[in-house]
Amino acid sequence: MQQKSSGLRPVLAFSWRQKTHIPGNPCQSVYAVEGCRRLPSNRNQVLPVSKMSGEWDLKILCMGAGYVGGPTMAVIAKQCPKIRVVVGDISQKQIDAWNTDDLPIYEPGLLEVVQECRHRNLFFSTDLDKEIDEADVIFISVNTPTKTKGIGAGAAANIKNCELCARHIAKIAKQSKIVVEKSTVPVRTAEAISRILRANEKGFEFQVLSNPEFLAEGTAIKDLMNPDRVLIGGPQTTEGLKAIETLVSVYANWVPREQILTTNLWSSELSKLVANAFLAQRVSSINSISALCEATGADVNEISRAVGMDDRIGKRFLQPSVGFGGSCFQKDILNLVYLCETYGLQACADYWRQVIQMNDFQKKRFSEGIVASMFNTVTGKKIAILGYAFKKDTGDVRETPSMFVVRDLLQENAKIHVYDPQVTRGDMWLEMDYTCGVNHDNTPGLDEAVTTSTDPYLACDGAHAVCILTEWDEFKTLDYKKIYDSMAKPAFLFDGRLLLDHKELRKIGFEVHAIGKPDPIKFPGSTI
Ligand SMILES: NC(=O)c1ccc[n+]([C@@H]2O[C@H](COP(=O)([O-])OP(=O)(O)OC[C@H]3O[C@@H](n4cnc5c(N)ncnc54)[C@H](O)[C@@H]3O)[C@@H](O)[C@H]2O)c1
Ligand SMILES: O=c1ccn([C@@H]2O[C@H](COP(=O)(O)OP(=O)(O)O[C@H]3O[C@H](CO)[C@@H](O)[C@H](O)[C@H]3O)[C@@H](O)[C@H]2O)c(=O)[nH]1
Repeated sequence: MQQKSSGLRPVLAFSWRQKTHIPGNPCQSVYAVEGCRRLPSNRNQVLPVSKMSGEWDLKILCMGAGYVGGPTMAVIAKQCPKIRVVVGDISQKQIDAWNTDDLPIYEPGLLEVVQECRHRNLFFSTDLDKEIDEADVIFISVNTPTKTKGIGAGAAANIKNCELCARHIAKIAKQSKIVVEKSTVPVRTAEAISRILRANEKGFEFQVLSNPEFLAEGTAIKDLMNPDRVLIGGPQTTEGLKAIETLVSVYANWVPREQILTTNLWSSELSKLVANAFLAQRVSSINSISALCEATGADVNEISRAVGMDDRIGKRFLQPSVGFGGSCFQKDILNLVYLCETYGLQACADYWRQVIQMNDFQKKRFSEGIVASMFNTVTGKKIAILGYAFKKDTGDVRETPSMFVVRDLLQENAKIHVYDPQVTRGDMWLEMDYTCGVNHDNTPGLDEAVTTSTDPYLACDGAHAVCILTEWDEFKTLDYKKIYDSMAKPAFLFDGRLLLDHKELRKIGFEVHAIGKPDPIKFPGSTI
């Protein structure tokens, strides 16, 4: 069992071909292939040409060695052996971990890619001054969390770390560079970055591009190797278009050209927020229907299937759950909400905020359902939580729905036992403190009230209820008869992910409650 910590919260504490010309779009053009090296055929470009003739085709620095910077750069290094890729960070702890096989994040397939490229053309460093000086292209991939105080608190994205990176680049750079926003940012952040860089120019030019990342945690390597699309926005000036071409040429090493979209800066920045808002909206939509299913006797899985088979709607992101979590959906929708408000579009802001409100309703509904089902009290009862990460195949706990369920149950004086194959107790507490404000100072006895187990059977032993809150594959194959036998009776099972076979569980003797699944006693005709 691997235990991984992103170190995220402590980090926050001390701080994110042949020539073809496509008419009408001068950036969709012109590559000369030289092995892996595809150079814009126009040599009069933004990049320092000297770098092209050296040992490397290009030198890339990524500022920010987190969930995005690490995997993204590892895949660029893998796919472009003639590009030197350095991932830099202000956190020594984070960089030290990247330089071992005990990587700071858990992501299937990542270690293999890092091992293949590390010390070949992939390097991890805290020497940002040196690397800024040497790089041709600098990605900014730092955290941009929701502001917690000041103007826009609770909605606006804090781009402080992006600004710090821009200032750092401006201070160190001695020649032209392309600066790429990889972080998710409010629209027109590129303007702020450009102005900071321009204000410090010493006779050379910076080009600022937007290249938002669409990877999902748990499938990052797969997503990066085969992206649906790569989006690059940039200034529609001659120099800007050349910079776009340079970045396109990097991705064109493995991404089909027609999947590399080029747009203006503001469309690129906004598309990222819109993509996440649409995805989260689907989850909130199906979760709202899950509540209606429980009330009416309809089965949410059957609804998802029936609705998703319409090609116009599509099958994905219709999986009902205890609610969406993760570092992106809520933050990015709030970012969108704040933008709408800033531009006086209150109706648009209200529309998108509803996606988050529905998510809050779903999380709350789940914990209230637990208490109601267990005779309206969980005081002193042991409740086993299987899964704490915000989704499977990651150890990330940012905004995880499990945390909100645990917080609610703690308020009801339950005894919590958590098992998750990737989440550390330390990360659990850091996130609980950061997001819910629950810590040892304001909750005496917290440590005694929450136990973390390294064995799921131990977590369930003697429990009154088991809650499935992350869809880890290993939970499908646990011995539920053994679990049932070890539990207090009646033994409750709350499935927040619709992961298990509820008929089988009922045969064993469990009283099962599941999202969007009507109670078979209340609705005897149901198919569940
Ligand atoms: N996590 C995801 O799945 C995901 C996917 C797409 C986009 N994004 C966006 O990408 C950005 C990064 O997200 P993340 O999850 O990788 O964050 P993260 O917290 O995992 O990593 C950010 C890293 O940036 C470092 N950092 C902060 N300030 C710095 C500075 N001035 N110089 C150098 N390093 C600095 C931090 O130490 C940290 O290691 C965010 O804007 C996020 O919204 C995230
Ligand atoms: O049908 C679904 C799909 C997802 N979820 C939940 O939604 C959350 C987000 O899941 P997912 O989108 O798979 O993971 P993220 O890593 O947060 O990725 C999202 O956020 C990233 C950061 O911006 C984007 O890059 C990705 O494209 C976008 O999918 C998780 O809690 C999931 O369990 C559901 O409940 N039901």
